[in-house]
Amino acid sequence: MKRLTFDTICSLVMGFDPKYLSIELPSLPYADAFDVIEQVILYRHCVPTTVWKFQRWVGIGDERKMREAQECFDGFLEERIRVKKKDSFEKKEMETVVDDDFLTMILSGEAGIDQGKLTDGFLRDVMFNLLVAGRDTIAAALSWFFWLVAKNPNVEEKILKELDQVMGKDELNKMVYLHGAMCETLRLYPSVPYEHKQSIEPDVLPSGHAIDGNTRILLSIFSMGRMEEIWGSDWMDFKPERWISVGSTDEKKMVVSHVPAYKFAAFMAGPRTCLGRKIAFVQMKAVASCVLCRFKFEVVDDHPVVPDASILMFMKYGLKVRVSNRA
Ligand code: HEM
Repeated sequence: MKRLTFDTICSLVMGFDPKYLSIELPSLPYADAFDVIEQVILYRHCVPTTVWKFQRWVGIGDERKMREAQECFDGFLEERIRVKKKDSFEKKEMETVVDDDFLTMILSGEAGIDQGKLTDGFLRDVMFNLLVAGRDTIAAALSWFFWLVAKNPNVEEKILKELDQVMGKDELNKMVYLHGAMCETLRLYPSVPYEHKQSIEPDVLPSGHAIDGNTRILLSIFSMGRMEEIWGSDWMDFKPERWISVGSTDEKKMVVSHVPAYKFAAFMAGPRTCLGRKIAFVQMKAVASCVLCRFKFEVVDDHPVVPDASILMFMKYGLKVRVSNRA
């Protein structure tokens, strides 16, 4: 799954397909480096700041691995930026179609970012941020989705029925039940299971609690998705119907219900809400519909499926399935 989402996010962000999912499953040093960087970011959340900063200063332990991985990944990004700048310039000169990835949009001014800010370092950091935000979140959500669907044949049947009915024009928007199944997956297994925020000055929270400046607050999105007072007594059920209601103009038409972001916090809420939410649904629905139409998954008996303790909600032992062609 990580190979697939590495290819899709690189294509979306930089217009470059690393072909990490090609049939020979290549080993790419910059993709390995990306994994190392993410692991060390997690490590920095687990040890006191003074410890990892000291390790970074001396150049030992995980921080040494981080420096090497960062050099490798920065090199990859800098090369992609250089190639893209050259390509965009040549295409503009020849008045040919310019690509529609994020990097091209930023370089062409379409993204509305002040052109004076576009140093190579700025571009590299923006690219890195988008790659981190968009790769593992989708990979983790899809793994849980396929597991939940395999464990709930009644849901699988309804998704297949919907796919059969809506395949054709504007199909992703019409996949209301599949959308509900994705939301339900993220309610039970949010890719970002908890959020860490820190106040910069004394404040009063909406709950009425007064907090000092510099207070750290951990918000468990995972727990919020499983609270009876928020989701009702059937909170433990995988129930896409929870997200669907009848249309206001046409009673026969089912639509995705509006659920406030402060209730369903998988993408967070407020000014720093996820910027990739719509892209994430398009990608997840496209992958799920293509795969489910063609293949059936059976979870291998006795394979433990449990969440890993991490900043991202991965499966600790991965997902083992038996795959068969749908007749
Ligand atoms: C299932 C998929 C995804 C989930 C569950 C998810 C979740 C989140 C969450 C919880 C945050 C808030 C982080 C914080 O406040 O610290 C966030 C921020 C963000 N996400 Fe996503 N995300 C997903 C996919 C994506 C994709 C595909 C992209 C881009 C291609 C993306 C781009 C971003 C960006 C740029 C931010 C930072 C927004 C800001 O700080 O202003 N996300 N995401």
